[in-house]
Amino acid sequence: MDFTDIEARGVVLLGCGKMGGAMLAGWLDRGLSPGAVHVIDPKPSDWLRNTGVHLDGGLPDSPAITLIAVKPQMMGDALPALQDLDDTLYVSIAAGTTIGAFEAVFGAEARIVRAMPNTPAAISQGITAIVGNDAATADDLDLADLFLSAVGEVVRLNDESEMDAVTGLSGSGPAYVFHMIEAMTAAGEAQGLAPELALRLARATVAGAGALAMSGEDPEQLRKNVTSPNGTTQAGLEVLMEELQDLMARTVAAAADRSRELRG
Ligand SMILES: NC(=O)C1=CN([C@@H]2O[C@H](COP(=O)(O)OP(=O)(O)OC[C@H]3O[C@@H](n4cnc5c(N)ncnc54)[C@H](OP(=O)(O)O)[C@@H]3O)[C@@H](O)[C@H]2O)C=CC1
Ligand SMILES: O=C(O)[C@@H]1CCC=N1
Repeated sequence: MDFTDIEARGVVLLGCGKMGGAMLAGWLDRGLSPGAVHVIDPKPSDWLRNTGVHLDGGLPDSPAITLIAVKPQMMGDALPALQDLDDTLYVSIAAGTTIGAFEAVFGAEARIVRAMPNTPAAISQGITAIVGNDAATADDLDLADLFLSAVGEVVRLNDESEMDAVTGLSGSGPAYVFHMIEAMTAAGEAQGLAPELALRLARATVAGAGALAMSGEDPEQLRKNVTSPNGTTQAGLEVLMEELQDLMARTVAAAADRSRELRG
């Protein structure tokens, strides 16, 4: 991607924890200069200090993008650090915190994009959903799209109300998959495999199946390709399919409900 305008005007990152750090890692990996990035974080990690980004508190007057990556509960303490910025595109990745909440702080004329990424952004394999406020122009959405697509796919939402479901599905989703690896590993161990071997098999299976799923083939067909009539997979799926659909529906609903609660 072409970071020219972003390099020239700079980027401010408010909060550099797990998600902000994952995205920053992706951008630096894709060629963004550390010197263009200004991070505000009370306790910078050793990794962050070693990146060479600005940590001195001095901010550009009109950064191209100001990414807000603090916890929703920390917003009140954190946002005042941005009060002197002018002519910037605010991009918030905070779960639950609405565009309206940011307009109340920055003004309705402020250009705001609400985004929901996920941690595979750290290896440029994330997916981020975005939606802008009324003040955000088509160019602003294109800029946010361009910047975020450096760390994975970007999808545009028709309405902010979709963001809670997105958060419950793809924002939180990597954790469900990692837990699936944990569960498959434990199940392999229960069948007598050594822990390291079970983990290796489970991790590679999920990664390989994920990569195959990205080929574009229908997941149902991919499942059928593994399932020999009256074979081992059929026996396994008869157990899994009885529970998983309902379990996943309840899982995503609980996460989406929590996102709604975080609106306050
Ligand atoms: N983790 C994920 O997978 C995803 C997270 N998000 C969203 O990203 C945001 C951050 O989440 P996550 O990275 O997991 O949380 P973290 O706690 O890991 O990161 C938040 C960072 O902000 C710092 N911070 C706290 N107070 C301030 C302040 N006043 N000014 C600047 N920085 C501050 C924290 O420092 P300290 O630790 O010292 O308090 C921490 O480094 C949340 O809003 C979350 O909803 C969105 C999608 C996915
Ligand atoms: O757990 C959370 O609240 C954040 C939002 C999506 C993923 N992590």
